[in-house]
Amino acid sequence: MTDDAHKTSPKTEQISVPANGKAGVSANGLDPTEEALADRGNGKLDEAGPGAAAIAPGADAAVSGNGTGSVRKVDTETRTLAKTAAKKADDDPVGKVYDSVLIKRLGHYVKPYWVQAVISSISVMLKSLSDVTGPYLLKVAIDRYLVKEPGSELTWLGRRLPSDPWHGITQLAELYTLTLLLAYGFEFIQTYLMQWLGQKMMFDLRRDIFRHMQRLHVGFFDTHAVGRLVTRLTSDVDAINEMFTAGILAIVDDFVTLTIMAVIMLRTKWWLALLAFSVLPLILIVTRMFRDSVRESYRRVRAAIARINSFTQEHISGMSVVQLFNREERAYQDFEVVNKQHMVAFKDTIFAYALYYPAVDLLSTVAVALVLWWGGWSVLAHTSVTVGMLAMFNMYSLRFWRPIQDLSDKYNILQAAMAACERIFKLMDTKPEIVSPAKPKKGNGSNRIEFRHVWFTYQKLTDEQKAAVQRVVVAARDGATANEELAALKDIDWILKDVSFSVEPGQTVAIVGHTGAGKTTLTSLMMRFYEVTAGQILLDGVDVREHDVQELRQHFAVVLQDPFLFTGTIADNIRLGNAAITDAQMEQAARDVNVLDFVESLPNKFDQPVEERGNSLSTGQKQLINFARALAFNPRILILDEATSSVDTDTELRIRGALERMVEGRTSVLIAHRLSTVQRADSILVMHKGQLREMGSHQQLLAQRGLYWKLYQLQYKDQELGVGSR
Ligand SMILES: Nc1ncnc2c1ncn2[C@@H]1O[C@H](COP(=O)(O)OP(=O)(O)OP(=O)(O)O)[C@@H](O)[C@H]1O
Repeated sequence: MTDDAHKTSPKTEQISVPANGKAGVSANGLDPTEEALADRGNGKLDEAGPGAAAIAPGADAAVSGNGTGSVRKVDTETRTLAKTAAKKADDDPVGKVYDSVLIKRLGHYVKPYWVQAVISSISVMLKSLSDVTGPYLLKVAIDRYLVKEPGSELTWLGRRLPSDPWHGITQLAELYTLTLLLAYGFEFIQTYLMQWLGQKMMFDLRRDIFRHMQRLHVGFFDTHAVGRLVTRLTSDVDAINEMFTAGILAIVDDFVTLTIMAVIMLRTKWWLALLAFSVLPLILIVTRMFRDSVRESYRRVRAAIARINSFTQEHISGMSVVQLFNREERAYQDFEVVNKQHMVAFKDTIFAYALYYPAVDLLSTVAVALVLWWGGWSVLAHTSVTVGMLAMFNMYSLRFWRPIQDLSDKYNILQAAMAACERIFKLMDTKPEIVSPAKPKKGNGSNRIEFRHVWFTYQKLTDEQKAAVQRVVVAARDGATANEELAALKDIDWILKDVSFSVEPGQTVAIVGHTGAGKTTLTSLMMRFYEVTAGQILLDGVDVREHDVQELRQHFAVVLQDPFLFTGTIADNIRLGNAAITDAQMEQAARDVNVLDFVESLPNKFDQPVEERGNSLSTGQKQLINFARALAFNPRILILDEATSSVDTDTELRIRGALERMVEGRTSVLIAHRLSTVQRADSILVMHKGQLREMGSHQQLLAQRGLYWKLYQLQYKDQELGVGSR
């Protein structure tokens, strides 16, 4: 880096100086490090890079378009909001710059690449050494050959220097060039190896996080926002990478440079060195003030970016609703508030940087002036200070404070990385709540499902509450009622209450009931996506908790009301990576659900690309592909959860035949609101507020004149009205 490389034009200085003291502004006007910093700790979908790119210019535009009065109001509002947001940013445990436990765990990821890490560290030290030799060589050149100080030794590092000035200067110039080349070489080695190590480490870390997330129970994803989890894999991992590539080694570089310069200065002329260092206390005070202020505003920047991201994400996803209800202006105003929070926070950061860097520059100039003044006097007075020494001290005094400036900046990188580390390891420490038992049991292969006094709530219960509900189940098994316990458990939000039934092998059981009655929950429990709170669910005569989880789920295929497709092709979505499904089986499955015509009409047929979440297809088409997937997997148990609700009556009729073939001889569970689709089921379960209220065939239930009958009446009337109104 050249001496004035960190000085930039006022406009860019605000932006570029903060992060690393080096010139350079990213395309979006944010320093790359700053973008990365802002990215960390974000709440929702935090693609801070592009996010920030869109934000910075937008913020300015929003402000200029506003009246000044309201700007000030928004300013105060947003400042307060931003501060509160920053305090609430649970995802941003800012504090430590070094945590031995976290570093130790990170060490696990560096260990496989320790050779590269060691070579990098040695290179950085050698580079620092080469870097600081320049001013010393200048001193030698001046004192030995230009000014010819009396008594100047013509030796250097034990080697005799040539006495001829022309020859000597040339040799020193060669030496200087050599040190520059060495510095370049060492920097190359260090940069390349460290970046390589960083990428390897990020790869390993991301792989482990993803693998861990896949093992986590479904309930975990109910309570953790997708965006936050994505952040763990992206910007948090990046933050750690930055710590390795730009943080730690740069700190080593700074320390080594500082130490070597201090040693050379002290050894050359200790009192002149102390004179140069006399501004140190002031620089430390300024640095501390800067660090505290920037830490706080960075936190606010991160919180603000989180808000902008979640706001933008939500409004882009719901753009059609925004436009339909003409909410553009309102949404724009709301966006302006969050956008402003970001700008205000960032402005504070820039203010701190704008004050700090010139302040340190000013103090270092004071140091240089002191050295020049006192040292100059000494030269004139022909004391032991030489002109060469003065030149060297001058150069070192200017450079001496830059590592300190850099260190204060690296502090932010370390702090952000430690916060990211904490979040990542917190996620990695989350134990999957649903795991296979040590010795899984095999069932009898009958495909019989049985619910025995199942109680379930999504709430977390205390041990006491769990014991109480357990006693209720035991009493129920003995045909008794545990009234006391039941009274104690009445405030719990039960989703299923004492549900018992069985689905015999090959039978089709339909579950009906109002919205929120607990129908889907019943099927989720069968596949052990959640653990029953009390009671038992048996598959093939074995408690689902005693099955191997993967084997248990292999029994099932599910078609949901909300079909899900992955990015890939239609074939990928039917096979889901199962190579055992042949092309012929895939085609047959598509034919059976009457989606083959549609697939064949596509330009690439089964290889037709499917966009994210199947956005290029209609809901009905997606659902038919989901049907084909279920059929191609040839499951032993089939669950259809409102599976035909998104296809039109015509399509439903077309796949009804396929449905009948699908459920024939296969244990099937059918959830449906339209009672017309469940009439042929062997048994119909009527759920109401978490309880199984009625059970029987269509005719039996109608004869009972209970809940099912009422539902049937309602739908029957609806149909009549529908027909009448046409
Ligand atoms: N992951 C969850 N976390 C907390 N509560 C949930 C969760 N999933 C469902 N619930 C609640 O459990 C209750 C039953 O939901 P469930 O989806 O089983 O009902 P359903 O009968 O299938 O309804 P629908 O016919 O609308 O699909 C609802 O009150 C719902 O709010």
